[in-house]
Amino acid sequence: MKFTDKLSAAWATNTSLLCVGLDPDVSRLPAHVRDQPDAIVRFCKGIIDATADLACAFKPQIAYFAALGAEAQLEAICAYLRERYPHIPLILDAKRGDIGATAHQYAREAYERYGADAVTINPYMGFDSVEPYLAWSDHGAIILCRTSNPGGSDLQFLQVDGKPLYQHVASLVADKWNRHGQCSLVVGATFPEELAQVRALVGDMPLLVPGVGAQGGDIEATVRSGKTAQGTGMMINSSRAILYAPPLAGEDYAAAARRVALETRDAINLYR
Ligand SMILES: O=C(O)c1cc(=O)[nH]c(=O)n1[C@@H]1O[C@H](COP(=O)(O)O)[C@@H](O)[C@H]1O
Repeated sequence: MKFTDKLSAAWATNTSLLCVGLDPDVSRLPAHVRDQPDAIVRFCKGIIDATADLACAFKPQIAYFAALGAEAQLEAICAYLRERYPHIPLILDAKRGDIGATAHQYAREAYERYGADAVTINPYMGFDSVEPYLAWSDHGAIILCRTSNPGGSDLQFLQVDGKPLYQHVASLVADKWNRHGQCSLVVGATFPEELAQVRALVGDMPLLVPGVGAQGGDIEATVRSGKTAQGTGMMINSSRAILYAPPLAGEDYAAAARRVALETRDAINLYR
């Protein structure tokens, strides 16, 4: 199934625009999990099982695995997601960007090794660095546009021909690069005004919107700025606020994650 169709189905099935980010920082795992040999897999499976009916996508961040040489654990988690929750899109967050020949290998890594439905891509090197991903026409190419971090303004906000660079990226992707209808853009929840600008430029294109939760993005402003006329169009990501939600009395980490994911999903739905 095409990434965009799978995403549309997941928005509807789970009544959710929430993307649950899987950023497993071993130093923050509960002690009883951290001591296990397969700690990262256990922890992530616990989060996935607790939130799968609340999420429109899962997004593992590759750095948390690669830094530890734990790619086998990422493979196991991706296999688990594909087997148990095949209806929920799996986004590999890798923010790749390189010359075409190398990009082809990164695309194989994301779509074949990890079996991801979509991957995040840095557009800084231009179209030939993105084109290899588009050859997998059923898969999603999620391109950085207006990132959530403060330093995103250093380059993305530079005025080029009378408008900020991120708007050029949005138009370029929407008008030229999105040949097979598989492209999405990343726009941070920390910049709702720019999110509205991007939405106006790209029609109903899906947007990956990180920055609610730990980065403090405002949910109401995010949804009002980024939703489509159908009240969808976004994968609003939260990672740390869900993964490391402090358990209340009687809760384990997975129950705490579920509680925060439910609150976040429902808060998003209030403004759709
Ligand atoms: O591509 C991303 O996912 C991404 C883009 C961006 O502009 N900002 C951003 O925070 N992210 C990722 O989204 C996640 C945000 O995590 P939390 O701040 O813990 O919710 C991390 O995995 C980031 O790498």
